[in-house]
Amino acid sequence: MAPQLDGFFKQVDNDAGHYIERLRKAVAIPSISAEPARRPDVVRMGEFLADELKALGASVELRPLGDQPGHPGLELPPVVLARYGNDKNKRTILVYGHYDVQPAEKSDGWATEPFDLTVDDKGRMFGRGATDDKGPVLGWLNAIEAHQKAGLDFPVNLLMCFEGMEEYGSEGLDDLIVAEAKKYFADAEAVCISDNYWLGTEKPCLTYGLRGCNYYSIEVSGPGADLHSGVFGGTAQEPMTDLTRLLGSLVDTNGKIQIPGIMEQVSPVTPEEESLYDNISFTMNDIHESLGSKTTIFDDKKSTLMARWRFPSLSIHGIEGAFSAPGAKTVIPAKVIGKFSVRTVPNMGIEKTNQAVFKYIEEQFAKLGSKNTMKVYEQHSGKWWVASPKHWNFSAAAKAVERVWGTQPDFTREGGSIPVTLTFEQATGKNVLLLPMGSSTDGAHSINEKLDKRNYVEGIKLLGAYLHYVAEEPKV
Ligand SMILES: C[C@H](N)C(=O)N[C@@H](Cc1c[nH]cn1)C(=O)O
Ligand SMILES: [Zn+2]
Ligand SMILES: [Zn+2]
Repeated sequence: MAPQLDGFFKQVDNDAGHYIERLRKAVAIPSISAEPARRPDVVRMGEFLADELKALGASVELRPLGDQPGHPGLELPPVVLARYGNDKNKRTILVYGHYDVQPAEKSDGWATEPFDLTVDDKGRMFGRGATDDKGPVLGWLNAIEAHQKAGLDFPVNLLMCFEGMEEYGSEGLDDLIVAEAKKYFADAEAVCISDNYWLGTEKPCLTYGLRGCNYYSIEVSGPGADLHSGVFGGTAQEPMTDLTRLLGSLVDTNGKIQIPGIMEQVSPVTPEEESLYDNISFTMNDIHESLGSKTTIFDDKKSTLMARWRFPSLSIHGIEGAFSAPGAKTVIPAKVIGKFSVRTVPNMGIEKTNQAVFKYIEEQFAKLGSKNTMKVYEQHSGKWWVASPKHWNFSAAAKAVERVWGTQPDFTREGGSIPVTLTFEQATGKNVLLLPMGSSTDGAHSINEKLDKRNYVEGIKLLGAYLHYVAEEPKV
């Protein structure tokens, strides 16, 4: 089956160094979507991708999305839409990925410069975006190029949609997907997204579910300017005191969300679901390795996987305006903004969750009896998604995993979020598959994010092999 794969694999092995150089160029562009000052870099990254795709012979469009909501005059980065191949006798597959990244500063604790791809003697390629999601996005381009260089026919028509705002809730993309579902994406017969991670370091997986994410800010202000704590301490009501008490009321040490109206929305565990967890190749050692410590809430595999995949969680991310430098500054910050998010699961609603969060925080603030001013609002949100893996899209991917990695994949859900996944499914009416490239120790969103050279090179083979097996799936 898929007789051309040996030639394709050989070409990928030959050109591994070239693919790493392509990733190096991409990582060097600090395309941080959360920082408005970096917007020109995000745009430059979109243009870099468009140029690379054009050089490969794809037809490419850079679609503007207008201004970012709440930021008049700040344009959203363009969506890169591309098509490679237009043969009516071939299947058409739509792939999605993102070219923006999370913020990163060397001073956060990186061992190397985050935007300078650094390959160590174990083949670990360190750099912001290496695994999330520049490596996988370039994987599709590398697969096209390898076919060209090996003189092989590309097995499918490939539609591509690469965005630059995924790490900020994919603002603006839902509307484009809906508008293009019956136009640019009309031929798509299935969707594939490579933007998540294996559960461990050795066993590949195919993913059929994601949690959603509602992201919030709590703003507390009082004094007209930052104050001297010797002069004003004990006389002024301090915004930071109020904010930390509010943040401290949201969740307990064991992750139990304290907000009424959240857990009540969660769909009950069915006996069928209970039996799924035993067969997943995952141990507490895997999570201890990727966590870098043994500080897990649960001590068993099933509770840990359930907490990650099918229950909501609440995480506190940071405080804007607070003193955070080393040393000891005796300041009373005048205005502080706490950031937290709730990962959502079936059957939680975005609006219902917002209302529960707002009500609870307003009640908690009223209880403080503070004269300060408090505002709580949603920054962005993304929906959860759970699909059926019983589809030819998943069967083709499973064959590709077996061919490339010599083992059968696990079928997993993911604790992270990819906001447009459900939109692709609903707008196109097609099956969506998540086909990860990176492993559990990659440290996406963390310091020292990396992608192993092995996962990158075999991952390029995996994406290409998936397209070959898709082409062999009978049309029903
Ligand atoms: C799983 C994916 N690679 C990812 O990292 N997604 C982000 C998306 C996001 C950011 N804000 C809200 N959603 C994530 O899960 O944090
Ligand atoms: Zn991602
Ligand atoms: Zn991410």
